[in-house]
Amino acid sequence: MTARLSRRGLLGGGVAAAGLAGAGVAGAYAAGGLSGVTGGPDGPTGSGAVAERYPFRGAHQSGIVTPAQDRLHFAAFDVTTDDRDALVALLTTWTAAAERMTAGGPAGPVGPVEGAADLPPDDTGEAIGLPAGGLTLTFGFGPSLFRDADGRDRFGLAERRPASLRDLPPFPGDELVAARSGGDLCVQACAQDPQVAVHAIRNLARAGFGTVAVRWSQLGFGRTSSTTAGQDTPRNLFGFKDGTANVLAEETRAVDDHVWVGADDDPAAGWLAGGSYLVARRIAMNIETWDRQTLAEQEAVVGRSKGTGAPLSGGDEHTPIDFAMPGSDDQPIVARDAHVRVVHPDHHGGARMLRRGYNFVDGTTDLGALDAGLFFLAFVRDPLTDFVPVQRAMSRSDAMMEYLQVTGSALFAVPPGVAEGEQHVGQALFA
Ligand SMILES: C=CC1=C(C)c2cc3[nH]c(cc4nc(cc5[nH]c(cc1n2)c(C)c5CCC(=O)O)C(CCC(=O)O)=C4C)c(C)c3C=C
Ligand SMILES: [Fe+2]
Repeated sequence: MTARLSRRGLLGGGVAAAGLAGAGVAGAYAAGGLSGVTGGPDGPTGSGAVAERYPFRGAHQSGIVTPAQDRLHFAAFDVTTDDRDALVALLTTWTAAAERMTAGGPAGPVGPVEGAADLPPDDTGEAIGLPAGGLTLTFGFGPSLFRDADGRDRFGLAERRPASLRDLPPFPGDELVAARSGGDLCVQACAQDPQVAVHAIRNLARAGFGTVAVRWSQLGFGRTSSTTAGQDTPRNLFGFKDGTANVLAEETRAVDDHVWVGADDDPAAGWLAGGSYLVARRIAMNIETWDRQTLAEQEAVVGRSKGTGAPLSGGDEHTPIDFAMPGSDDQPIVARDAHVRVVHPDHHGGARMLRRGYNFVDGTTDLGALDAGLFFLAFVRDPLTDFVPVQRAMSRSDAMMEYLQVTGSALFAVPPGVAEGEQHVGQALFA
């Protein structure tokens, strides 16, 4: 059984005693460096939470081990120029804009209504009067930034591509749509207020006009994971608690082992040390089919109780799962194809990931079904060890797959945080 911290234990000892990960954003959070918090780390969408602010600069980018907010706007971009200087200029503009917006300010240095009347404003204005809303902006670089589909090294970066930054392999059951997959760059905007997250992506896209174009984007609501011990476990659109066994910020050893890229992980990619990899998968859920299954069938598919989130082998939500416990007919009580068995770290050499996904509903399909699902986001130290084997097992033998279609997929390298004095995110890559 993989050793993990009990949330009760952490809470009993207090968040500070639990020792949030090292320096940078998480450290600032633990040390009370999180300015303007009025709602507490579990701040829901209620009005008390929206003054949360997370510092943009630090050892790691925020939006990874910082507490998962309730709203998401995620965008993947294609770079539309071959000019390396233009790309660096955009990253510099984005960094300044991100620093301003995460502090509750406008995207540009002037502001939405403060500039000349005969010029377009440098901020679009829909966030006027709104506080920071816990906004985090997390930037990533896709494999195609290093070498495009034709094999061209557009920006002189090919030699610095991390070995693990490749398109994810095809998995059984994938029904990928190219227009929802890949991307040269990505920005994950998370906030407690959807208008704040959308404003951030809109203004970054606008600042990138002529250098980047949005390839695809995804809105999300209702986080499907907890990332810190103080948060309640939320529910996904199948109605189950999701995120119970997630890697938490307070598990500093697990975060170092499974989330942050180490300095010696890849000789070609020292620039990524202190960063991570972000896996994005748009997973459509057959809600109507699921809703016709019995409660017992739904619980058998997941391997946990729908009400409490406890494993079917007993205990409470955070009780370790007993995979050997017999059920009826000489079968284990947690079925061999139950989701929590198939993806469990014990069955993948201890592989773990920090899940940070969101529910989505993108209207209805042509057939009148909800176009709904889970926008799966996970941060891992190495996708080849912490994600691919788990996804492969899930695609091959997980009972939940009957209710899922993966329609989008992307992988990004997420550089470390922007240090004081640095001009832009990912600066070490371009040095
Ligand atoms: C490849 C990784 C995973 C994908 C893709 C995935 C999709 C997915 N999961 C749920 C619902 C639940 N997942 C739960 C646990 C869980 N899921 C993964 C991995 C993937 N899930 C892991 C590693 C774990 C933790 C396993 C463990 O250590 O015990 C749970 C149980 C509660 C929890 O621990 O979070 C649920 C419920 C859906 C609906 C979904 C795709 C739509
Ligand atoms: Fe899962």
